[in-house]
Amino acid sequence: MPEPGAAPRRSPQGVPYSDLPHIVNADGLHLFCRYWEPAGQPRALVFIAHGAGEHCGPYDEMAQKLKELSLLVFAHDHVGHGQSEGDRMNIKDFQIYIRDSLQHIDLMKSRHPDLPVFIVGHSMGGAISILTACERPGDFAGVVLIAPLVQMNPESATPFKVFMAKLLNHMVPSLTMGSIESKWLSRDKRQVEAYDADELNYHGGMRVSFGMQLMAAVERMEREIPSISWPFLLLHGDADKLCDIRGSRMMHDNSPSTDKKIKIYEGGYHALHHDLPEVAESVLKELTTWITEHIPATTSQEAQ
Ligand SMILES: O=C1N[C@]2(CO1)C[C@H](C(=O)N1CCC(COc3ccc(F)cc3Cl)CC1)C2
Repeated sequence: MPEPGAAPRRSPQGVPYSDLPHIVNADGLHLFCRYWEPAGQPRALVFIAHGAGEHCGPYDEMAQKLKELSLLVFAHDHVGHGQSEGDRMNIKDFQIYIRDSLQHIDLMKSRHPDLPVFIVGHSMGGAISILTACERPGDFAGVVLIAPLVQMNPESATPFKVFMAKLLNHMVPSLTMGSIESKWLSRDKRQVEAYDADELNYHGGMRVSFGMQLMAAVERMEREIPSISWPFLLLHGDADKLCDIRGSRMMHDNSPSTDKKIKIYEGGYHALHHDLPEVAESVLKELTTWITEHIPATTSQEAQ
């Protein structure tokens, strides 16, 4: 409980967290949450992990579709993102994103102990999803990855740039590198404009220290992939300039999972769920179909 008479904790936008759905993470930071709860009995839980610099609001359309299928969808803005507390798009340890995701997942599992749990992750949220599932390999019925960050783009992360980033991280970790180029997010100009206009997105430069955390996450995934045995669906555009498709191909080819699928969208840009309408529609269809096909039959159904 807050100290009596203490000023209420407010979101970066100035809204008291007492007026917002939120959880408080292990470091005492307030994370803004969204929930999409079906009217009737939910069939499964779906956690959505957003990417770097964005927030969970743009996943509303996807979550509504899943809610219509009687799935209970939940998400939060990661530390330093959107309406959550924390230094904008910065983290001292990538593991914090995974720890907070597991905290939220465990909270929802305690409320619905008999439901299967899925994760849907995009880009950096894909890396969070992969490493979260790796920490609890038996806990998830499936993981859907939309253009996940698995490997760095070799054009943007040349050995020289990686060396310089590591050097600069020791000297000026708060130095900013380039920002995320929104033109590579989608071929749909309206989606790019919406991203650029969204004040809950972080439009500043990426700190060297944050880039180092992303690189550390990439190195962790490289070590984990040979032991991934849980079911997953990979969706990736082959014109993605932000997260190289080779990472998804490597994960699909090198994980021992016997239930894995990769779908490549020719010409697809990074944010496939916000790419051209026909692509976005296909992505929604693919992920909703895959999730519903991966909901275990309930004992009552098995009894029939
Ligand atoms: O719709 C969406 N998608 C979003 C935004 O809005 C894209 C963004 C997202 O998560 N990434 C795109 C950028 C990428 C940069 O990667 C690095 C940069 C420096 C470095 F040193 C090492 C790495 Cl790995 C990380 C993943 C989420």
